[in-house]
Formats: sequence, structure tokens, C-alpha cells
Amino acid sequence: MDDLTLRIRDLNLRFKSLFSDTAVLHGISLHIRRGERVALVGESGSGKSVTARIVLGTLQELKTSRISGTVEVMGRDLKKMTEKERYALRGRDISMIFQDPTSSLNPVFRIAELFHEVLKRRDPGISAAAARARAAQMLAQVSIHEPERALDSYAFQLSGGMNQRIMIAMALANEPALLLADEPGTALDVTVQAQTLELMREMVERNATSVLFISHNLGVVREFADRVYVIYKGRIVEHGTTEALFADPRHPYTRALMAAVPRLTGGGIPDVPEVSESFFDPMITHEGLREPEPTR
Ligand SMILES: Nc1ncnc2c1ncn2[C@@H]1O[C@H](COP(=O)(O)OP(=O)(O)OP(=O)(O)O)[C@@H](O)[C@H]1O
Repeated sequence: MDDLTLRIRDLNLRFKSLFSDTAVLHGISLHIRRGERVALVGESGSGKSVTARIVLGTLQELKTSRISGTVEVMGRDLKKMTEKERYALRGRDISMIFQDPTSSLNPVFRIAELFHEVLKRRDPGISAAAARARAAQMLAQVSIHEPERALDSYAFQLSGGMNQRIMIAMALANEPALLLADEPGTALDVTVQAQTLELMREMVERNATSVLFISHNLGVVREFADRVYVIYKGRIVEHGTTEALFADPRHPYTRALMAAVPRLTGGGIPDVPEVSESFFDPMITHEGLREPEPTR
């Protein structure tokens, strides 16, 4: 099972404060092999982003979070790592792309300086000049034709589409094993979003990067992912290859989600109807796709 980039087993999450105790994830299990693009799809509030934040190792630092279960990144159990070790993993072996590129890029620094900080995560001694050269090379790969001009700019001086390309280039600059992509481009118009996804696909294929792709939009997922996990109220309700899932969606929630695929002409995301709690068990797994057994 060495080719597993990510394995999550029986992940549970609660947020507990003096006044409330809310269960958010209920026994999530999923895996991603090297070079696989795997989607976690579900509506707003289903628990996609918190799952990504646990993999990124940031939710562990929150005082109100209670996490149980196992998350292994390239065979390393996050729970057994120190906060410092998890920090080191982030930006070097795992990176993340967010929905809104412009607000995610720090406005106080020029793009070249942001790249320098990112590249230091893998090579702490890298000079500004070497970082700039690597950044220019990455920007050329995402089809930015005047990389030098972009490097001297601040994010707010550039378009949303341009910033999205920069964010992809930055997220992949250290050749991470795992990329977490949280609805990349949803803040942009649909044409730019489609270009962004195509670009991201080319980039991850080049280095056999594993991707956890988070989305509420099954239409986008169909274009991008090899496999899909459908999440509903913190539970995985169906799992299959993209092909199998689209050919034969079995869970009522998956069907409802398919019926609600946003139209390309805009008009927002239609509501997904509630499905009965009795549909939760058992999870539907399409043939031959059991979660891998623990090796130890
Ligand atoms: N820090 C927090 N404290 C308390 N509850 C939280 C916290 N962060 C998230 N939640 C709750 O956890 C649930 C899952 O949230 P999450 O952001 O993962 O949903 P999501 O599926 O990613 O939705 P979206 O598509 O809107 O981002 C929500 O009910 C949310 O309110």
C-alpha cells in the first residue's frame, strides 16, 4: 500500500465549547493513491472544508475541535506528529488552493516575495534570486506570458483569473505529494473556472500529484476527478469511480445532487432536497473499491 498519499480512517470531528457540542464528521474513511484525483462532493456545510483542514493539520490547533480517527499522509500519522512537524509538512508536502485567489494571496507582499516564502518551506536557504527564477519558470508553466511583470505586482493589481493561475503555480512550486483544492475558481466566471481546472489538471498530471478536490458541483467533478466520495451531513454516503457513479448513482442524495448541477448559464446553485436519515446506512460502494486494509 506504499502508493497511498492520503489515508483517512474513521475520522470524527466535534466542535465543543462551553455552550455547545456539535458533531460535524461521523466516521469518514477515504484514500488517495499517488497521482489520483479524488473528489469529495457535497453541499455547503456537509463537512468538506473541515476534512481538508484536518488533512492540512490546521484544525488540530483549534482549541474547540475534538478529532478522533486516523489521517496518514504518505504513511505518516498526523496525530503522532508535533505541531512543528505538521507545520513543516504544510506548504512542502501538502498544499492548498482556495476558492478566492485574490483574497488568499497576502496583499502586503509582491508575488515574487510570496513565492520566496513558499519556496523556503522546502529549501530554507534559497536566495531571493533563485526563488525568483523558479517562480518565473512556474508562472510560464501556467501560461503567464509576462512572468516578470506579474512577479513585481501585488495580487490586488492583477485579475482574478491571473491570481488563480499564480496560486496554482505557487501551490505546486514545491512539488507537493498532495494538493487540496477547495472549489478552485468558484469565485471566478465560468469560462475562467473551466480554464483553471484544465490548467490544474495538466500541472498535476505532470508530477503525478495526488489531489483532493472539494466541490459542491458534480458537473465540475465529472470533468476533473478519477474517483468520487459523496459526503452528506458529515458521512460518506456513496463512493465510486467517476464513471461508475455517473452511470449508476444509487444513493438518493447523489441523485439529488446530480439533479441540482448548476447550469453554465449561471443562476446560482439550486437547493438540494433533504433526504431521509434512514438512507445513511450502509454506505454505497461501487464494485472493487473497498477502502484499503491497514498495513500495520
Ligand atoms: N470553527 C468552527 N466552529 C464550529 N463549527 C464549525 C467550525 N468550522 C466549521 N464548522 C461547522 O462544521 C460544518 C461543516 O463545515 P464545512 O466548512 O466543512 O462545510 P463545507 O462542506 O466545506 O461547506 P462550504 O461548501 O460552505 O465550504 C458546518 O456546519 C460548519 O458550521
